[in-house]
Amino acid sequence: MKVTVFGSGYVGLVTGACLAEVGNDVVCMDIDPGKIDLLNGGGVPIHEPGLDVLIKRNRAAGRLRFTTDLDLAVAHGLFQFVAVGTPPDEDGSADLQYVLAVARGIAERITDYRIVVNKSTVPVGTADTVRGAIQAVLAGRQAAVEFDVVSNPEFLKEGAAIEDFMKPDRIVVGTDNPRTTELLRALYAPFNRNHDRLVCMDIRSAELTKYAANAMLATKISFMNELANLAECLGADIEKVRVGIGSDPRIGYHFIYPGCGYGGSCFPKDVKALERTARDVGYAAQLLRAVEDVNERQKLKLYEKVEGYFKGDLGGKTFALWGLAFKPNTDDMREASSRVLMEALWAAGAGVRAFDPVAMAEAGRLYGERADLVLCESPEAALRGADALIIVTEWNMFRSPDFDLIKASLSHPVIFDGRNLYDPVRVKALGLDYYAIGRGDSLQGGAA
Ligand SMILES: NC(=O)C1=CN([C@@H]2O[C@H](COP(=O)(O)OP(=O)(O)OC[C@H]3O[C@@H](n4cnc5c(N)ncnc54)[C@H](O)[C@@H]3O)[C@@H](O)[C@H]2O)C=CC1
Ligand SMILES: O=C(O)[C@H]1O[C@H](OP(=O)(O)OP(=O)(O)OC[C@H]2O[C@@H](n3ccc(=O)[nH]c3=O)[C@H](O)[C@@H]2O)[C@H](O)[C@@H](O)[C@@H]1O
Repeated sequence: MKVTVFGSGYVGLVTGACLAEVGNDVVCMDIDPGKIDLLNGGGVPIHEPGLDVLIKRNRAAGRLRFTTDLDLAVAHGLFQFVAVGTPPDEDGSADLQYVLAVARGIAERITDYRIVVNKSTVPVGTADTVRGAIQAVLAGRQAAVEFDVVSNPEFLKEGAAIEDFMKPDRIVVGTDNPRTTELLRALYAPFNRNHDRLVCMDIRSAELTKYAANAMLATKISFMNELANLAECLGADIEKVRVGIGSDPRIGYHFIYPGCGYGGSCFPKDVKALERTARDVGYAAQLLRAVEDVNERQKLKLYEKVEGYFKGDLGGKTFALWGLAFKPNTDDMREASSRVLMEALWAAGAGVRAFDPVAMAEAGRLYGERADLVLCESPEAALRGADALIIVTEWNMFRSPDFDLIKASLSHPVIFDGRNLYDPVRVKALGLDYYAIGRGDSLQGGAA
């Protein structure tokens, strides 16, 4: 089948590459010529495991093309997937300018039936807005062209995006036209062989389903972080509590890891946008507000521990920082906890020696050259000349470090662990101070 995907970011590239992989003829369109040139030159603009191989194979087979040409994009696909960004506006609501620009671009060019499939995360009612925008342009053109607008939210996780797309838990399709359901069922058939994963519903429910999923996951994390903070006050260990509650299948082990806050381009943005949607319809979504507040506070947790340990005297200190990305297996630093931490350390006059296996270039792009940030070539190099070690992202390579080397490298033998990677008893037995999240540690003692 012929497919066009607008937006060659995390979702657009994965969608395009995976649909090409199962035999479709895919054109990916983006307005960023730099991105398209890179892709046409064999590069991949993001770090996503397995994506480079998929793109290479399908480009070589002629099933996957990249373009900035809107005419070509609209002429190509029966399915016109919209996978452009929906960043938060100043008031927290989702900014629909990119989605609507695509809709208008399609409307200005279509000559026969198209299905506009919205994969971007958009507020309830957006499909109606998109339909209205297309109709207005068609009316201006005095063109009577048939089209449908479908909601098909995406649930992939960065770092595991190919696997998530290829083996989805569910494929949510929101439509008001049974014909489009059948066409989408056919398109998704290769991902739907084991059992029927298509969950069909009306458009508004599909749009809300996406926010409900992200808000529920964010709620689980904030709940655990709240409990972790309470555990700290009470001298309990949240990791024991996590296992204790996760064993109840009604609760489950997934997404109950406490830490230094959730980041990424989606949870923070989507929780805010849903709360804003609620406010717009006169409903005060108290739980959503609390989820976000707890997370913002949690992102400062490591800083507070460091500040407490050094009794507020951070000026001139240097901190080794392991992990910059908002989670492992991605170079994405959007809303990353590392950013909140680094910016707080800098404001207090401290410097950072940072290492991340893949997000170094992104950190360089975000912060440029500055005296208080040294991007180091290895975790060990980051330790050199540092006062203490802070861990923000749970990359596998940080899970079993050389603790003797850490101890020997730091002027203060202390680890602040935002992801609870180590056994506190073992680390302390090796002569290191260890402060994690919700593990009964306290700030008594502090820097000598
Ligand atoms: N990143 C993720 O893991 C997930 C993201 N989503 C949602 O998917 C949407 C896209 O997210 P990402 O892929 O992360 O965004 P992104 O920022 O990585 O990529 C968006 C792309 O759209 C392009 N673009 C903007 N206007 C355009 C236009 N008029 N025509 C063609 N291309 C245009 C941009 O140049 C950019 O390359 C968002 O609504 C997001 O909430 C949903 C599930 C997962
Ligand atoms: O809409 C989206 O964009 C996507 O948002 C999340 O995916 P993603 O942001 O890529 O990453 P997650 O694995 O969900 O992690 C998000 C954040 O939560 C944190 N987290 C996750 C799990 C946990 O138990 N504890 C915790 O603090 C991670 O460290 C990370 O900062 C959802 O998991 C996807 O289903 C969804 O499609």
